[in-house]
Amino acid sequence: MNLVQPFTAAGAGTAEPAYLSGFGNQFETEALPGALPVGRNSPQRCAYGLYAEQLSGSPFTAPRAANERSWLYRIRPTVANWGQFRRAEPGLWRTAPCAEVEVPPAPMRWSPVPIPERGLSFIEGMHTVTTAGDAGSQAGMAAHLYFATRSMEDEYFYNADAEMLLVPQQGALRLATEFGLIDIAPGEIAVIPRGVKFRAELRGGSARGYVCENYGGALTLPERGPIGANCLANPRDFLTPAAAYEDREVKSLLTVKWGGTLWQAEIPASPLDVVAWHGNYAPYKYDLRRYSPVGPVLFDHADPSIFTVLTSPSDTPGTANIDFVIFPERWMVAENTFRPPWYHMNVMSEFMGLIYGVYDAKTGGGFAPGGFSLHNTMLPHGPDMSAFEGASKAELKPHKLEGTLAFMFETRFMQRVTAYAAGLPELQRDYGDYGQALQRHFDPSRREW
Ligand SMILES: O=C(O)Cc1cc(O)ccc1O
Ligand SMILES: [Fe+2]
Repeated sequence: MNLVQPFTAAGAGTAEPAYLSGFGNQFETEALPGALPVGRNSPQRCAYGLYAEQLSGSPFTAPRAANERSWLYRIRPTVANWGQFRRAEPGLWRTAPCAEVEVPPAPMRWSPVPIPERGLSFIEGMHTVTTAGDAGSQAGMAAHLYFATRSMEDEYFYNADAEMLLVPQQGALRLATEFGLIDIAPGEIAVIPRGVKFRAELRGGSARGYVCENYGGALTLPERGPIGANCLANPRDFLTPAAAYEDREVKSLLTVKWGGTLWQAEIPASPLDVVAWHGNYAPYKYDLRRYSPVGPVLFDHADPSIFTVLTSPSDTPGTANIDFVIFPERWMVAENTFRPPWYHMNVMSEFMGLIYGVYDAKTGGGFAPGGFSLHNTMLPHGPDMSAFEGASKAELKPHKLEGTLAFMFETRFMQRVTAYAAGLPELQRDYGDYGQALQRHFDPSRREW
């Protein structure tokens, strides 16, 4: 199906994205009629003089449900659009294992970090906050802030170490990828699989957000168990770009993140030269406001896993390499219930960010949109004093949490804080004390209070 005009030779911004709906489908899309071979992947001569190239996101032999690959029909195979790579300046991008600083066991929280003034592309503006696991063993993740103050021009990137989950918090981005165009803005996410080349452009002002680099199994939809076939993130709301290509014979810079190092080479042309593709390994976007939350309708506060959007499984069933969880707008209706999150300690480690609004466990200020927190493995945390006192005394009529969107990158691995994050002036050095503000209410002579 030809849904989109190819971008012109002028490149950026000349075409609007078009999308194919569904999660993990076997998609097929072509920007020129007949560019996709019919009934075979690798004809003797591809239409229009294109080259066929397979991009394998899983081992060839992965079970069917986890087997991911796409066939790309492109002007030049990647091997022809290649150069001599030299180590590039890593900036503040770090990869696990990365033991730069030791921090004591305490909850940590940061105020929003302002977008720097200087020119930073999406890649140059990657600032690592935590790393976990070991990228070389394909286990774990990193949590980053990104800042972008300029569009990438004749600059492209791919990540061999990780799949990238982008969570914009401020400013819109256009991701011009080998597979087609994706526009995202705050409230939406995008996932770029390992090995997919792209360029990030600003769509308006400067941009800020969060990135989860997933070193492990590809993000997928969680099982819904007794919930059944609907709700949570519905597959049809995931959007993958229709094929769109540019034919730009212009010297370009390709940055590759490979083995924890950034490498750069000059390449002869734009790598966004895929005229048609088919397969199930492709980037996608999702509007988090389409998430249909399911939760307690009578009493108690359920585990946050009910709000899982995407999960990266590990080899141990039920023990995620990463769960991407959101706390969206929803009605709170539970009777005789302390409605915000409970106090707890968790074997999984929790990195949280706030896209907009107020998070119901932290109503006392301090967790601001653009900010972030880390409640690491087996460290105690829970509602702050304001949230506890408010929710303990609130009249329990139906109440809507409105205009709010928080998220969590939760991983089985302990997260290590980078030197950058530990040294930020936005680190709230007294955050570890918030629990001490909780008042004592115990009175053995008063059962009801
Ligand atoms: O710590 C947090 O705020 C995240 C969280 C939310 C929730 O509703 C239950 C448990 C949990 O860890
Ligand atoms: Fe938690």
